[in-house]
Amino acid sequence: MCAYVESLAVPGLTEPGRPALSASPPKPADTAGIRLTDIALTYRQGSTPLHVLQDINLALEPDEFVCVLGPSGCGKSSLLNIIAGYLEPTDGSVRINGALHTKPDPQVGVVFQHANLFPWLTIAGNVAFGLRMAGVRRKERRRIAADYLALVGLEAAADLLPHQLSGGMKQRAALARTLAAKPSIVLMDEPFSALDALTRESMQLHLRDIWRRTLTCMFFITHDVDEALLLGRRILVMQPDPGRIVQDFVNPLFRREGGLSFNELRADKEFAALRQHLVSLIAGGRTAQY
Ligand SMILES: Nc1ncnc2c1ncn2[C@@H]1O[C@H](COP(=O)(O)OP(=O)(O)OP(=O)(O)O)[C@@H](O)[C@H]1O
Repeated sequence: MCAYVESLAVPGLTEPGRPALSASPPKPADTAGIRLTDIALTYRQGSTPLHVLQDINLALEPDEFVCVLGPSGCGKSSLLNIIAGYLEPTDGSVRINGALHTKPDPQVGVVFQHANLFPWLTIAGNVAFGLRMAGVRRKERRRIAADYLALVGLEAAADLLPHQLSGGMKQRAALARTLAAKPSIVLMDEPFSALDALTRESMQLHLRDIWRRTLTCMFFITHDVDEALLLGRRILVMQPDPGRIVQDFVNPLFRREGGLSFNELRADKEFAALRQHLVSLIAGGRTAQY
C-alpha cells in the first residue's frame, strides 16, 4: 500500500466494491490507448537551459478520464501541447494506439479555455467544419453534427450564430465540434475556467455525462481540486523544476455509473482528506512516497 493511503487513513478505501486508491493505475494493453515514454522538454533562454518537463511516462487507457493538477508553471500546458502534436519534445515519444504521434491530426481533439468558434458559421456549421475539411459528404455532415449537438444538449441552437450563445453553450458547441471528429483523445486545458460558478458546475456534470456516453479518453487540465475529484477517474499531480508527475492515482470518489452530485461529493467522508492532500501536494507541501 502506498504511504499516502496509510498516512491519510481515509475510511472506506479498503471497503469491498470500492475502487482502491492506487499508485499504479491499470496499464492498457501495449498498443491500445495513449502512451508517453520518457518525455522531456527543455527550452533555451539565452545560454541557460530551462528544463520544463522531465521523465514523463504515462499510459492512458482508451476510455480514461484523467485530471491533471499542478501549480502554475509546472508544465501542464506544455505536456498537453506535446500530446496534441503542437510541440516537439526534446526527448521521448507519444504513441496513440501503437502509432508514433508527432504532429497535429484528427485523432487528437483539443478544447481550450475559450471556445474559438467561427463567428460567421452557425453552430451546426461549426460542428461540421472539420468534417467538411475531411471530405465528408454534406448529408452525412449534417447527420453527424445533429448527433453531436444532441449529445451536448444543443439541438435547439443548431441554426444560431456563436454570438447568440452563452459562454457555457459555446463551450458545449466547441466540445461537440471536437467530438464529431471521433478523436482517440480529447485534451482540455482549463476549459471551464472562464465560466461563472453555476455554469461551470453544470458544464462539469454535462462533461461527465458525455464521457460516460462516448467513453473517449479525456485529458483534462484544471487548477480546481474539486473539479478533479468530481470528474477524474484518475488524477495526476505535477510539480515544477523540472515539471514531473509526483502522484498518479485512481480517484476513490469516482463512480463509473450514476456519479455523485456536488453536494454528495463534498459530504463524502473521504472528500475532505483527499482534497487536503491534493491541495498540500500542489503547494509542494508533501511529496508522495510509495
Ligand atoms: N515558448 C516558451 N519558451 C520558453 N519558456 C516557455 C515557453 N512556453 C512555456 N515556457 C515555460 O515553461 C514552463 C511551463 O509552462 P506551462 O504553460 O506549460 O505551465 P502550466 O503548468 O500550464 O502553467 P499554468 O497553470 O499557469 O497555465 C513555464 O516556466 C513557462 O514560463
